[in-house]
Amino acid sequence: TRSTRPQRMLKAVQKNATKGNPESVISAIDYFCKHSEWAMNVGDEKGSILDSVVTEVNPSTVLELGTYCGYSTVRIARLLSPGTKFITLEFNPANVTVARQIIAHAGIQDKVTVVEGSSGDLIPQMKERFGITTFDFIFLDHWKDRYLPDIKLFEECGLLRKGSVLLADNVICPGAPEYLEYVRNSPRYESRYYPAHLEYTKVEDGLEKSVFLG
Ligand SMILES: O=C(NCCCCCn1ccc2cnccc21)c1cc(-c2ccc(F)cc2)cc(O)c1O
Ligand SMILES: [Mg+2]
Repeated sequence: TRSTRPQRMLKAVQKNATKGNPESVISAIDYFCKHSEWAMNVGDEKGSILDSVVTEVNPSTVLELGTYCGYSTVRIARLLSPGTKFITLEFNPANVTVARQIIAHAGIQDKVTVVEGSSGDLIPQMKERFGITTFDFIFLDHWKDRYLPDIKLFEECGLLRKGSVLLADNVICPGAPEYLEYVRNSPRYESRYYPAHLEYTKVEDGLEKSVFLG
């Protein structure tokens, strides 16, 4: 039967990227998406903004919602200090399988735990299952209509501390209007928009960075 796009992306990484070299994995995926098939990785333009925020925060605990094929997972993991606790959550088991192989090709498999499940189920389990008290950095890149319920879940579960940084992809395209309205109007967050474009296109998109004020 016909392969899937994530499987074709994995083949391109295995063929074109150097094992153990995260930068070459990132480049191989960007090349695949620009020249072969578009895919919903955060991409190089928004990825550079992601890099700068991760570097600035220098987090000890990280959560990514929406692993997909592991592109942003590799981008984040390559910047983390040794001993950082990094969890990435993916709903689709076929994507988990591809992501684990792309992460292994990059050589950063020891820096991240890939968990299969949905945010609504897993967020309340973070403390008991992974020994997390609070997250320093959260990257939201999953179902756009889950951004708002999940940020409220983080608050309810006591997973944010003064200074926790949330970075949300796709706040313009596909869009997360209710989430934007919440973080931009809540006195508990300091929010800033980083304009960019939808990955590998000229369509307007951007990232919203929100700092929890406690
Ligand atoms: O839909 C997007 N991502 C989410 C994919 C599904 C996530 C499922 N999932 C993973 C973890 C998890 C945990 N809990 C619940 C569910 C969970 C997305 C879409 C576009 C896009 C597509 C077409 C178009 F024409 C324009 C833009 C661009 C992006 O950058 C995106 O990120
Ligand atoms: Mg995205």
